[in-house]
Amino acid sequence: MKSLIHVMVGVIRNDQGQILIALRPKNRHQGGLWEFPGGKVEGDEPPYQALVRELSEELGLLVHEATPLIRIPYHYDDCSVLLDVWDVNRFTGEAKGMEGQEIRWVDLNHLNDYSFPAANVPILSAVRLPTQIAITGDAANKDEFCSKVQLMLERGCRWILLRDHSLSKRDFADVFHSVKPMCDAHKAILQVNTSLSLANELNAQALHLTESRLTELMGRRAFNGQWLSAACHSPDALQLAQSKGCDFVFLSPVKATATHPEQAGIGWHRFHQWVSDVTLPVYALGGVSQLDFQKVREEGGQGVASISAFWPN
Ligand SMILES: Nc1nc2c([nH]c(=O)n2[C@@H]2O[C@H](COP(=O)(O)OP(=O)(O)OP(=O)(O)O)[C@@H](O)[C@H]2O)c(=O)[nH]1
Ligand SMILES: [Mg+2]
Repeated sequence: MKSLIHVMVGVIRNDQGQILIALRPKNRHQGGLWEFPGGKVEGDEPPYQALVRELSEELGLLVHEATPLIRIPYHYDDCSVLLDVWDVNRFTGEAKGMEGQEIRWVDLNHLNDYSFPAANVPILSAVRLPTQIAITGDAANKDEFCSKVQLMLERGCRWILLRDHSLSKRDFADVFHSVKPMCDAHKAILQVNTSLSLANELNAQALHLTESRLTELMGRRAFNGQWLSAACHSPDALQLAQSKGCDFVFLSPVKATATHPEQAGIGWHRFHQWVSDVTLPVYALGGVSQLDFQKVREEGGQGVASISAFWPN
């Protein structure tokens, strides 16, 4: 395999939540397309230092704190890059195109109006996806279920994954229609873990597939909604999810859990290795909570997904 050029890339947000992008000069690799600012690591320069240097050289910004967001190995015909993308959490200075390049602050929901290099597709997902996904648990009845969802929303959950709890199709649709307006009121995404056909019938914005449903999936276009994810438990499943066009994945179980104590966790070492071979945002699931977020990011993941960490007792 060709060696990868290590490129540090910064996702910089202003107080209004807009993201900074820059136009690549016509005469450069991928010229005429928009980019997230950054550039190549020089020699044995530490990566974080390279990020700080590039954003200072290209934008005149001083970075004070950044966290890894996603790493994307990508092979163009003429070169291979490893885009090492970081969320810039704190910076000072006013961004300017120091090399004469055009720069723009863009609303998240307008990013799609711009053309980026092909390698950037997962970055465009990663910047929109949350750090936490709250998965629904059990409840004695529908009222109690809805109250628990309401409580999760009030506690700040903005992405809720509705499990089908072996409900009939009709009951699942009924729960979905009750919970959807509650999520809308909090501008939260409601994702469903159900069949492709029911998700399309419900007009769901986001669908999560079990590994067996992923195997049956014909392709990304079969789902009409905006977000498609899959449950993965092996490197093969991760590759399958990527090749079928999923937007992100859950990798589990990272740790052994109370519900499946007999199943050993993947562990952080393998989590890191397996995640390195895919370009998709990956959520850690299984025995993880908000407390693991920093670790997840260090190991190449997007965030944490959990029932027990979010579902009210
Ligand atoms: N900075 C940046 N580079 C990207 C992005 N996406 C992407 O494929 N690349 C590729 O990553 C490589 C390195 O980027 P670069 O041209 O910014 O490198 P640099 O600032 O060090 O410039 P230089 O080579 O003139 O010193 C290029 O091949 C570029 O096409 C992106 O979003 N931002
Ligand atoms: Mg650059």
